[in-house]
Amino acid sequence: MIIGVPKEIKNNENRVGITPAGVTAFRKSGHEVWIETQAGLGSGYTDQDYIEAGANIASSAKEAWAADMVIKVKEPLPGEYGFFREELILYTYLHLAPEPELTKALVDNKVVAIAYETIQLDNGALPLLTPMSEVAGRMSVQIGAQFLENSKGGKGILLGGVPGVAPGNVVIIGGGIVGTNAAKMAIGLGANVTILDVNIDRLRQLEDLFQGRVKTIASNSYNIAEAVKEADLLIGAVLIPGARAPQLVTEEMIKTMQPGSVVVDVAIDQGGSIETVDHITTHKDPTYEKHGVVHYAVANMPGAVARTSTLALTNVTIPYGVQIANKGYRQAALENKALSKGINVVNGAVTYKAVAEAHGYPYTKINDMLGIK
Ligand SMILES: NC(=O)C1=CN([C@@H]2O[C@H](COP(=O)(O)OP(=O)(O)OC[C@H]3O[C@@H](n4cnc5c(N)ncnc54)[C@H](O)[C@@H]3O)[C@@H](O)[C@H]2O)C=CC1
Ligand SMILES: CC(=O)C(=O)O
Repeated sequence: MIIGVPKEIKNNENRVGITPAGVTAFRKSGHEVWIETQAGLGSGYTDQDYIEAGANIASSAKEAWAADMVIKVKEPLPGEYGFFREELILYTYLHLAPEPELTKALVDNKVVAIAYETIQLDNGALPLLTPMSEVAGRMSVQIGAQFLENSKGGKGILLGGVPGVAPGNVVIIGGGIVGTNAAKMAIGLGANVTILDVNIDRLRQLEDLFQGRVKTIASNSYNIAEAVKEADLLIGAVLIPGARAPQLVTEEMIKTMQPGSVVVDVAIDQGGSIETVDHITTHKDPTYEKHGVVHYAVANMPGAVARTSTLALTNVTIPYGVQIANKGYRQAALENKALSKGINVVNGAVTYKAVAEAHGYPYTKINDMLGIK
């Protein structure tokens, strides 16, 4: 199979879909890899590094997109929709629930769209989302701490406090991978940490994990309102796999926060969980202010620490990618149930229920498309 890897074009997206080690893995199985020139530079890989691993350098995006399977990091932007065509395998983050136009372009062009974020193991884990959630969770506190500084529009709070001065309050809604990693960082800084989740078993695990260093609260609108009022840094970290994020924090709740407090809505890639987060921000222009509160809503946070993120991401994406290349997507999905859950669109049908529901498409079971009874 011919594998194509275009350069990412989202604002300050420095990650790349393959490393030289990934090229070696595909080459060992007899596949050809074409990577767009300079695609790896933001992650510290030169064209020469890829050539030495056995890749060919594509001189344009068009050349990279001409492959049988395109491996990317972020969802395609409108400028890339023109490369879609029937039977093209697109293997990347897609986040289709909040993206009606991208969904339509994939359906209309009969692309085989495999989303990293919905590949799911039987135990519910999302192995291709986890490493980026680890990165974004850790970053959310680092970023929040920075925007709490006066010069960045914040209220001038040091999250850890100092002897004689109380620490700041970090409130995290969603105690999954992002939430847990945010809590680790916030605890490390010495902040007061509160985590809310609807899954009480998860809260039990967190209480054990953090040995009393976090306050765990059941997530409901009353408890969220009470916690938000006290938050210096509020982190949105909820997920219902594949679906648009539930909006849990209302504008009225945000109005109760003190001026100069900070909101980091990590769940923005699934549409956001906070009512006042009404648009996606970029690494170039990451925040805006509403009701005196600093809002940060960058949908590709790990792109700012691209070396770490590219390595962490490709560690998990390449093994599935090699299965797809070796067997073809149908056979690979037949043999690997987790992978079959990643197929969101195939042959003009929407095969992920939450995406079909989000945009009013009929839902076709992936098993029907694969011919499994
Ligand atoms: N902005 C960015 O650059 C990035 C964003 N993300 C996003 O962060 C979000 C969280 O991802 P993960 O932590 O990996 O998901 P996860 O599935 O590990 O955790 C989500 C948690 O939300 C909880 N939850 C669901 N409904 C809730 C509610 N009503 N109230 C409170 N908690 C609720 C679940 O029980 C679960 O514990 C996802 O949207 C993911 O795509 C991940 C990486 C980068
Ligand atoms: C999860 C995701 O969309 C990202 O890492 O950018």
